[in-house]
Amino acid sequence: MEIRSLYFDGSILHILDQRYLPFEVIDVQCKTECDVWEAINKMKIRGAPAIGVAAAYGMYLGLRNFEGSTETFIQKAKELKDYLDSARPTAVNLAWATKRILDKILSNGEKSPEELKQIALIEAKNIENEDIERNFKIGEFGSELFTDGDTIMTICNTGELATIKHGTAFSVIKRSFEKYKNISVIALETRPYLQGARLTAFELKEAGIPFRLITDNMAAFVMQKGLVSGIVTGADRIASNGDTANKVGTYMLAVLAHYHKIPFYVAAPLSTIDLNIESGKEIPIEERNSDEVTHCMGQRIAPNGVEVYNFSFDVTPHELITGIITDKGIAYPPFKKSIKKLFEF
Ligand SMILES: CSC[C@H]1O[C@H](OP(=O)(O)O)[C@H](O)[C@@H]1O
Repeated sequence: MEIRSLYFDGSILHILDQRYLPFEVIDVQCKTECDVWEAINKMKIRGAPAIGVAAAYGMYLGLRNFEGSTETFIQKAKELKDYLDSARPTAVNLAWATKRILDKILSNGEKSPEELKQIALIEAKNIENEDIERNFKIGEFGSELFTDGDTIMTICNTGELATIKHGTAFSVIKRSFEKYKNISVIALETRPYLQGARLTAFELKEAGIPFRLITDNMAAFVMQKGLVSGIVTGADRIASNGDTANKVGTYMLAVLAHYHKIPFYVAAPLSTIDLNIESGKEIPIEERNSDEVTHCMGQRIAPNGVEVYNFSFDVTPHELITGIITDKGIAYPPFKKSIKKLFEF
Protein backbone atom coordinates (compact mmCIF):
# COMPACT_ATOMS: atom_id res chain seq x y z
CA MET A 1 0.00 0.00 0.00
CA GLU A 2 1.46 3.38 -0.97
CA ILE A 3 1.61 5.62 2.12
CA ARG A 4 1.39 9.36 1.49
CA SER A 5 1.53 11.89 4.31
CA LEU A 6 -0.16 14.48 2.11
CA TYR A 7 -1.19 15.38 -1.44
CA PHE A 8 -2.51 18.55 -3.06
CA ASP A 9 -5.26 17.93 -5.64
CA GLY A 10 -5.12 21.45 -7.10
CA SER A 11 -7.73 22.77 -4.72
CA ILE A 12 -7.53 20.87 -1.42
CA LEU A 13 -4.50 19.77 0.60
CA HIS A 14 -5.32 16.23 1.72
CA ILE A 15 -3.57 15.13 4.89
CA LEU A 16 -3.54 11.58 6.27
CA ASP A 17 -4.52 11.98 9.94
CA GLN A 18 -1.68 10.13 11.66
CA ARG A 19 -3.33 10.23 15.08
CA TYR A 20 -5.54 7.29 14.06
CA LEU A 21 -2.94 5.15 12.28
CA PRO A 22 -2.45 2.25 11.94
CA PHE A 23 -6.07 1.47 12.77
CA GLU A 24 -7.97 4.00 10.69
CA VAL A 25 -7.14 5.88 7.48
CA ILE A 26 -8.74 9.31 7.83
CA ASP A 27 -8.40 12.03 5.17
CA VAL A 28 -8.23 15.58 6.52
CA GLN A 29 -9.17 18.15 3.86
CA CYS A 30 -7.32 21.45 4.33
CA LYS A 31 -8.91 24.35 2.42
CA THR A 32 -7.42 27.26 4.35
CA GLU A 33 -4.22 28.21 6.15
CA CYS A 34 -6.13 27.72 9.43
CA ASP A 35 -6.86 24.10 8.50
CA VAL A 36 -3.14 23.58 7.85
CA TRP A 37 -2.14 25.30 11.08
CA GLU A 38 -4.46 23.05 13.05
CA ALA A 39 -3.30 19.91 11.22
CA ILE A 40 0.32 20.69 12.16
CA ASN A 41 -0.37 21.88 15.70
CA LYS A 42 -2.58 18.88 16.56
CA MET A 43 -0.07 16.52 14.90
CA LYS A 44 -2.56 15.23 12.35
CA ILE A 45 0.52 15.58 10.17
CA ARG A 46 3.95 15.45 11.86
CA GLY A 47 7.56 14.91 10.92
CA ALA A 48 9.86 17.83 10.17
CA PRO A 49 9.97 17.56 6.35
CA ALA A 50 6.25 16.74 6.05
CA ILE A 51 5.12 19.73 8.12
CA GLY A 52 7.39 21.96 6.04
CA VAL A 53 5.66 20.89 2.83
CA ALA A 54 2.23 21.23 4.45
CA ALA A 55 3.05 24.78 5.56
CA ALA A 56 4.29 25.65 2.08
CA TYR A 57 0.88 24.68 0.68
CA GLY A 58 -0.69 26.52 3.63
CA MET A 59 0.94 29.71 2.34
CA TYR A 60 -0.74 29.19 -1.05
CA LEU A 61 -4.12 28.35 0.50
CA GLY A 62 -3.92 31.57 2.52
CA LEU A 63 -3.11 33.66 -0.56
CA ARG A 64 -5.25 32.15 -3.31
CA ASN A 65 -8.38 34.20 -2.58
CA PHE A 66 -6.46 37.43 -1.92
CA GLU A 67 -7.73 40.58 -3.62
CA GLY A 68 -5.77 43.85 -3.60
CA SER A 69 -2.45 45.39 -4.58
CA THR A 70 0.89 43.61 -4.80
CA GLU A 71 2.10 45.60 -1.81
CA THR A 72 -0.73 44.35 0.41
CA PHE A 73 -0.31 40.85 -1.08
CA ILE A 74 3.30 40.82 0.14
CA GLN A 75 2.18 42.04 3.57
CA LYS A 76 -0.38 39.22 3.68
CA ALA A 77 2.32 36.69 2.76
CA LYS A 78 4.53 37.92 5.63
CA GLU A 79 1.62 37.59 8.08
CA LEU A 80 0.85 34.09 6.79
CA LYS A 81 4.45 33.00 7.34
CA ASP A 82 4.40 34.21 10.95
CA TYR A 83 1.06 32.49 11.53
CA LEU A 84 2.02 29.11 10.05
CA ASP A 85 5.45 29.16 11.73
CA SER A 86 3.65 29.39 15.09
CA ALA A 87 2.03 25.95 14.65
CA ARG A 88 5.09 24.12 16.10
CA PRO A 89 8.39 25.76 17.14
CA THR A 90 11.12 23.13 17.01
CA ALA A 91 11.33 21.71 13.48
CA VAL A 92 13.20 24.32 11.44
CA ASN A 93 11.85 22.78 8.19
CA LEU A 94 8.54 24.55 8.86
CA ALA A 95 9.98 28.08 8.93
CA TRP A 96 12.47 27.14 6.19
CA ALA A 97 9.61 26.15 3.86
CA THR A 98 7.45 29.22 4.52
CA LYS A 99 10.57 31.38 4.00
CA ARG A 100 11.14 29.68 0.63
CA ILE A 101 7.62 30.72 -0.44
CA LEU A 102 7.95 34.27 0.91
CA ASP A 103 11.39 34.77 -0.65
CA LYS A 104 10.03 33.60 -4.03
CA ILE A 105 7.25 36.17 -3.76
CA LEU A 106 9.63 38.94 -2.69
CA SER A 107 11.99 38.20 -5.58
CA ASN A 108 9.06 38.64 -7.99
CA GLY A 109 7.70 41.82 -6.42
CA GLU A 110 7.09 43.41 -9.80
CA LYS A 111 4.42 40.83 -10.68
CA SER A 112 0.67 40.98 -10.06
CA PRO A 113 -0.99 39.16 -7.14
CA GLU A 114 -2.54 36.66 -9.58
CA GLU A 115 0.91 35.80 -10.97
CA LEU A 116 2.38 35.64 -7.45
CA LYS A 117 -0.29 33.15 -6.37
CA GLN A 118 0.84 30.76 -9.11
CA ILE A 119 4.50 31.36 -8.23
CA ALA A 120 3.75 30.43 -4.61
CA LEU A 121 1.96 27.25 -5.69
CA ILE A 122 4.79 26.19 -8.02
CA GLU A 123 7.34 26.76 -5.24
CA ALA A 124 5.29 24.63 -2.84
CA LYS A 125 5.27 21.84 -5.43
CA ASN A 126 9.06 22.26 -5.86
CA ILE A 127 9.60 21.87 -2.11
CA GLU A 128 7.45 18.74 -2.16
CA ASN A 129 9.29 17.18 -5.11
CA GLU A 130 12.77 18.10 -3.82
CA ASP A 131 12.06 16.23 -0.58
CA ILE A 132 11.76 12.96 -2.52
CA GLU A 133 15.21 13.29 -4.14
CA ARG A 134 16.85 14.52 -0.91
CA ASN A 135 15.63 11.56 1.11
CA PHE A 136 16.67 9.03 -1.53
CA LYS A 137 20.21 10.46 -1.35
CA ILE A 138 20.18 10.25 2.46
CA GLY A 139 19.44 6.56 2.10
CA GLU A 140 22.27 6.08 -0.39
CA PHE A 141 24.86 7.84 1.76
CA GLY A 142 23.66 6.37 5.05
CA SER A 143 23.46 2.77 3.89
CA GLU A 144 27.24 2.87 3.24
CA LEU A 145 27.62 2.83 7.03
CA PHE A 146 26.02 -0.58 7.49
CA THR A 147 26.61 -4.15 6.30
CA ASP A 148 25.21 -7.71 6.30
CA GLY A 149 23.73 -8.80 9.59
CA ASP A 150 23.48 -5.35 11.19
CA THR A 151 20.66 -4.46 13.57
CA ILE A 152 19.76 -0.78 13.45
CA MET A 153 18.00 0.94 16.33
CA THR A 154 15.78 3.93 15.70
CA ILE A 155 13.35 6.15 17.60
CA CYS A 156 10.12 7.89 16.66
CA ASN A 157 9.06 7.84 13.00
CA THR A 158 11.17 9.10 10.14
CA GLY A 159 9.55 7.28 7.23
CA GLU A 160 7.10 8.12 4.44
CA LEU A 161 4.70 9.49 7.05
CA ALA A 162 7.25 12.03 8.26
CA THR A 163 8.27 13.13 4.78
CA ILE A 164 6.95 13.04 1.22
CA LYS A 165 8.77 9.81 0.27
CA HIS A 166 11.55 7.46 1.45
CA GLY A 167 11.95 9.10 4.89
CA THR A 168 15.21 10.14 6.47
CA ALA A 169 16.61 7.66 9.02
CA PHE A 170 14.03 5.25 7.61
CA SER A 171 15.53 5.75 4.16
CA VAL A 172 18.91 4.64 5.54
CA ILE A 173 17.27 1.56 7.06
CA LYS A 174 15.31 0.70 3.89
CA ARG A 175 18.30 1.15 1.57
CA SER A 176 20.48 -0.96 3.90
CA PHE A 177 17.79 -3.67 3.88
CA GLU A 178 17.76 -3.59 0.05
CA LYS A 179 21.56 -3.78 -0.19
CA TYR A 180 22.60 -6.23 2.53
CA LYS A 181 21.56 -9.60 3.95
CA ASN A 182 19.89 -10.00 7.34
CA ILE A 183 19.36 -6.36 8.19
CA SER A 184 16.92 -5.94 11.06
CA VAL A 185 15.59 -3.08 13.15
CA ILE A 186 14.85 -2.34 16.78
CA ALA A 187 12.21 0.38 16.98
CA LEU A 188 11.34 2.27 20.14
CA GLU A 189 7.63 2.75 20.72
CA THR A 190 8.27 6.45 21.45
CA ARG A 191 5.87 7.61 24.09
CA PRO A 192 3.70 9.62 24.36
CA TYR A 193 2.49 9.91 20.73
CA LEU A 194 3.74 6.37 19.94
CA GLN A 195 5.23 7.24 16.54
CA GLY A 196 7.37 4.09 16.78
CA ALA A 197 4.69 1.60 17.80
CA ARG A 198 1.98 3.01 15.55
CA LEU A 199 3.84 4.43 12.55
CA THR A 200 7.35 2.97 12.24
CA ALA A 201 6.15 -0.55 13.01
CA PHE A 202 3.43 -0.08 10.36
CA GLU A 203 5.97 1.13 7.78
CA LEU A 204 8.54 -1.60 8.59
CA LYS A 205 5.85 -4.25 8.25
CA GLU A 206 4.68 -2.77 4.94
CA ALA A 207 8.31 -2.80 3.74
CA GLY A 208 8.85 -6.41 4.91
CA ILE A 209 11.81 -5.38 7.08
CA PRO A 210 12.35 -7.67 10.11
CA PHE A 211 12.12 -5.73 13.36
CA ARG A 212 11.46 -5.85 17.07
CA LEU A 213 9.35 -3.21 18.77
CA ILE A 214 10.52 -2.29 22.28
CA THR A 215 9.32 0.01 25.00
CA ASP A 216 11.51 3.08 25.41
CA ASN A 217 12.87 1.90 28.78
CA MET A 218 14.25 -1.32 27.20
CA ALA A 219 16.81 0.55 25.08
CA ALA A 220 19.69 0.32 27.57
CA PHE A 221 19.31 -3.41 28.27
CA VAL A 222 19.05 -4.21 24.55
CA MET A 223 22.32 -2.33 23.96
CA GLN A 224 23.98 -3.98 26.96
CA LYS A 225 23.00 -7.38 25.50
CA GLY A 226 24.93 -6.48 22.34
CA LEU A 227 21.83 -6.54 20.11
CA VAL A 228 22.46 -3.15 18.44
CA SER A 229 25.00 -2.54 15.66
CA GLY A 230 24.22 1.13 15.17
CA ILE A 231 21.61 3.81 15.80
CA VAL A 232 20.09 6.19 13.24
CA THR A 233 17.61 8.88 14.23
CA GLY A 234 15.93 11.76 12.47
CA ALA A 235 16.24 15.42 13.39
CA ASP A 236 14.03 18.46 13.78
CA ARG A 237 16.72 21.10 13.98
CA ILE A 238 20.50 20.80 13.80
CA ALA A 239 22.63 23.72 15.01
CA SER A 240 25.75 24.80 13.10
CA ASN A 241 27.93 22.96 15.63
CA GLY A 242 26.00 19.68 15.13
CA ASP A 243 23.91 19.79 18.32
CA THR A 244 20.65 18.10 17.29
CA ALA A 245 17.06 18.47 18.47
CA ASN A 246 14.99 15.37 17.86
CA LYS A 247 12.17 13.42 19.47
CA VAL A 248 12.50 13.26 23.24
CA GLY A 249 14.42 10.11 24.11
CA THR A 250 17.04 10.65 21.40
CA TYR A 251 19.49 12.18 23.88
CA MET A 252 18.96 9.14 26.11
CA LEU A 253 19.93 6.85 23.20
CA ALA A 254 23.00 8.96 22.41
CA VAL A 255 24.30 8.78 25.98
CA LEU A 256 23.70 5.01 26.09
CA ALA A 257 25.34 4.56 22.67
CA HIS A 258 28.40 6.49 23.88
CA TYR A 259 28.67 4.28 26.96
CA HIS A 260 28.25 1.07 24.92
CA LYS A 261 30.52 2.28 22.07
CA ILE A 262 27.72 1.98 19.48
CA PRO A 263 27.83 4.35 16.46
CA PHE A 264 25.10 7.03 16.73
CA TYR A 265 24.00 8.78 13.52
CA VAL A 266 21.54 11.52 12.73
CA ALA A 267 19.87 11.57 9.30
CA ALA A 268 18.34 14.74 7.89
CA PRO A 269 18.17 16.88 4.73
CA LEU A 270 20.20 20.10 4.71
CA SER A 271 16.91 21.98 5.23
CA THR A 272 16.96 20.70 8.83
CA ILE A 273 20.27 22.41 9.56
CA ASP A 274 19.87 25.90 11.03
CA LEU A 275 23.09 27.81 10.30
CA ASN A 276 21.66 30.83 12.16
CA ILE A 277 22.21 29.19 15.53
CA GLU A 278 25.56 28.38 17.11
CA SER A 279 24.45 25.56 19.40
CA GLY A 280 21.52 23.47 20.60
CA LYS A 281 21.00 25.90 23.48
CA GLU A 282 19.20 28.18 21.03
CA ILE A 283 16.71 25.55 19.80
CA PRO A 284 13.14 26.14 21.07
CA ILE A 285 11.83 22.93 22.65
CA GLU A 286 8.10 22.39 22.23
CA GLU A 287 6.11 21.45 25.33
CA ARG A 288 2.78 19.83 24.60
CA ASN A 289 -0.48 19.22 26.43
CA SER A 290 -0.25 17.19 29.65
CA ASP A 291 -3.01 14.87 28.42
CA GLU A 292 -0.44 13.22 26.14
CA VAL A 293 1.39 12.00 29.26
CA THR A 294 -1.59 11.25 31.53
CA HIS A 295 -3.38 9.33 28.77
CA CYS A 296 -2.40 6.62 26.30
CA MET A 297 -4.45 6.27 23.11
CA GLY A 298 -7.15 8.38 24.77
CA GLN A 299 -7.30 6.20 27.89
CA ARG A 300 -6.42 7.90 31.21
CA ILE A 301 -3.47 6.12 32.86
CA ALA A 302 -2.68 8.55 35.69
CA PRO A 303 -4.81 10.03 38.49
CA ASN A 304 -6.61 13.29 37.85
CA GLY A 305 -4.68 16.47 38.49
CA VAL A 306 -1.11 15.11 38.37
CA GLU A 307 1.64 17.47 37.22
CA VAL A 308 3.71 16.38 34.20
CA TYR A 309 6.61 17.36 32.02
CA ASN A 310 5.83 16.90 28.33
CA PHE A 311 8.88 17.97 26.36
CA SER A 312 8.32 16.88 22.77
CA PHE A 313 12.04 17.04 21.88
CA ASP A 314 15.46 16.98 23.47
CA VAL A 315 18.89 18.11 22.30
CA THR A 316 21.78 15.72 21.71
CA PRO A 317 25.18 17.43 22.09
CA HIS A 318 27.35 17.08 19.00
CA GLU A 319 30.02 15.32 21.09
CA LEU A 320 27.73 12.26 21.21
CA ILE A 321 27.06 12.12 17.47
CA THR A 322 29.23 9.89 15.25
CA GLY A 323 28.05 11.40 11.97
CA ILE A 324 25.27 13.45 10.38
CA ILE A 325 23.89 11.86 7.21
CA THR A 326 22.51 14.41 4.75
CA ASP A 327 21.47 14.56 1.09
CA LYS A 328 24.88 16.13 0.32
CA GLY A 329 26.97 13.57 2.16
CA ILE A 330 27.95 12.61 5.69
CA ALA A 331 29.38 15.21 8.09
CA TYR A 332 31.85 14.00 10.72
CA PRO A 333 33.35 15.90 13.65
CA PRO A 334 34.39 18.70 13.83
CA PHE A 335 30.83 19.46 12.69
CA LYS A 336 31.16 23.25 12.52
CA LYS A 337 33.64 22.76 9.67
CA SER A 338 32.12 19.68 8.03
CA ILE A 339 28.56 21.07 8.04
CA LYS A 340 29.73 24.32 6.46
CA LYS A 341 31.46 22.28 3.74
CA LEU A 342 28.20 20.44 2.91
CA PHE A 343 26.58 23.78 2.06
CA GLU A 344 29.37 24.60 -0.39
CA PHE A 345 28.38 21.79 -2.77
C1 LIG B 1 12.03 12.89 9.46
S1 LIG B 1 10.97 13.41 10.71
C2 LIG B 1 12.01 14.22 11.80
C3 LIG B 1 11.53 14.16 13.24
O1 LIG B 1 10.16 14.64 13.44
C4 LIG B 1 9.56 13.83 14.48
O2 LIG B 1 8.90 14.60 15.46
P1 LIG B 1 7.27 14.70 15.47
O3 LIG B 1 6.76 13.29 15.26
O4 LIG B 1 6.93 15.28 16.83
O5 LIG B 1 6.94 15.64 14.34
C5 LIG B 1 10.73 13.12 15.10
O6 LIG B 1 11.45 13.97 15.98
C6 LIG B 1 11.53 12.80 13.86
O7 LIG B 1 12.80 12.31 14.12
